[in-house]
Amino acid sequence: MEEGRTQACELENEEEGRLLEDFLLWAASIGITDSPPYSSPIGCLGDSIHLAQFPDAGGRGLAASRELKRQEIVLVVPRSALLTTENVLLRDPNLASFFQNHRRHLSPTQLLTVSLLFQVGKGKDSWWYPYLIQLPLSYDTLANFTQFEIQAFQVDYAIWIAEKAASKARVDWKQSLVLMQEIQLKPQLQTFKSWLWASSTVSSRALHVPWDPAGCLCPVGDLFNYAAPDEEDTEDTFSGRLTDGGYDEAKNSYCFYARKRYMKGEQVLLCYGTYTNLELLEHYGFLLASNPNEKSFIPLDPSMQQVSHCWPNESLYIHQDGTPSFALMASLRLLATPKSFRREIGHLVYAGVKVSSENETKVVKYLSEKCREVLDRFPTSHEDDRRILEAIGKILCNEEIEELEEIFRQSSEAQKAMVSGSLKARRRRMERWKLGVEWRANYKRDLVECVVGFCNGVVN
Ligand SMILES: C[S@@+](CC[C@H](N)C(=O)[O-])C[C@H]1O[C@@H](n2cnc3c(N)ncnc32)[C@H](O)[C@@H]1O
Repeated sequence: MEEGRTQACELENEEEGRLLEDFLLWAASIGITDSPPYSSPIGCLGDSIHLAQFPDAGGRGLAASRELKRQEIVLVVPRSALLTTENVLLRDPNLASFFQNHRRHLSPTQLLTVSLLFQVGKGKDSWWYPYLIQLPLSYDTLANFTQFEIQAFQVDYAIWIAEKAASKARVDWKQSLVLMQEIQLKPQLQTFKSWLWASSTVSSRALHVPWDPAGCLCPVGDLFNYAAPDEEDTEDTFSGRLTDGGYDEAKNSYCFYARKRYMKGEQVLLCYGTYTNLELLEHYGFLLASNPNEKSFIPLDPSMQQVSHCWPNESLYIHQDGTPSFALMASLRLLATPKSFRREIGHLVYAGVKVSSENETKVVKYLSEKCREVLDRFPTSHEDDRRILEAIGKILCNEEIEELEEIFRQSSEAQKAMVSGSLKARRRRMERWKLGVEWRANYKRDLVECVVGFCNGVVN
């Protein structure tokens, strides 16, 4: 049985390797190149970057083939290669009138999703076939989570966002059905399952272009995995200089640059934007163990509204290291001040300065009590979640689902993850469940840090 499984995996890998080889040859033939201005004769990569596996940082990705200098151009993808609604309609002009009739009530993203499904329906006749055939078969973006997987988040606002993502996908699909019927998509491509695949492809792979808010699917360019922006990137954004990727009108191409100096073999990463972990999960189906842009929100008392009106709710959160955001701290300092003195001490609060030791003690007490209240309400503790993650990790790594199922028999949550379906289906469910548990464990870690780290530090 073990031997059979290994052989099947090898065959799968061989097949995948062949598809990727064909894809890179096709990419070179249409002018995609990592050695501008010349196109390599044996595939589009190898001079600056090459395909590689990064099991702990995005799986399939792109590695530096040599030392790369910061801001060096590493990949060029001509506009004609991009899978955009515009290019799909250029290649199939008979679709244009159908699309035109729906432009007012379908979003650009819905139109791009239908364009992608249309190309899939063409099979080998699609100009983008070598690109389409190597796309992932399934995704872990929030819209793909089942009710069971959504419950793994435990935190109300995360559950709400995940449920909203799932229901939005369904609404988008229903709205697009008429267009899909009009262009005579094959029935299996009109299903919600196909829609989820196509809309997840667009959500997790589309890159920004100036002429279409839906963006573009960029062959080869969408193989870059993600790194969060750092401070240097912010400086560059202000100066208006390209940092690691963007559409270049002058070159009529999507261009990618090394955002920093890379050593040979290192993974070359792209910043898709500034995202919290929940946003990364929603749009891309992964999260970062250490995310400098993470925000943990806790339910605050209605009385906070009297003082927090200067700051939007999204600015009242706890950072990954347990420190409250500037706005949360300022609101709490105001709240801890008697109403009649609030105007008088306003200048201190807005400057981010302590009002008094007594005020600071009240703030810390309030915050640590709130965090404890939230933590106490969860059915599992941060330590429980760590243990669950360790066990899920073992299962996914060792491919020993059957043997390790026993570990979970006592937990009703875990039992549901294992109940039915093929090994592959259970594995996917496990992977999504793991993402939910990982997210909630990080959330609890931030609140625990706030209680033990920030709060103790301020009081002492
Ligand atoms: C634009 S694609 C990047 C290429 C992708 N790895 C592939 O094999 O096609 C974006 C997807 O890659 C994965 N990914 C990207 N960056 C990641 C990271 N830092 N950690 C984990 N997964 C990542 C996620 O599945 C995401 O939806």
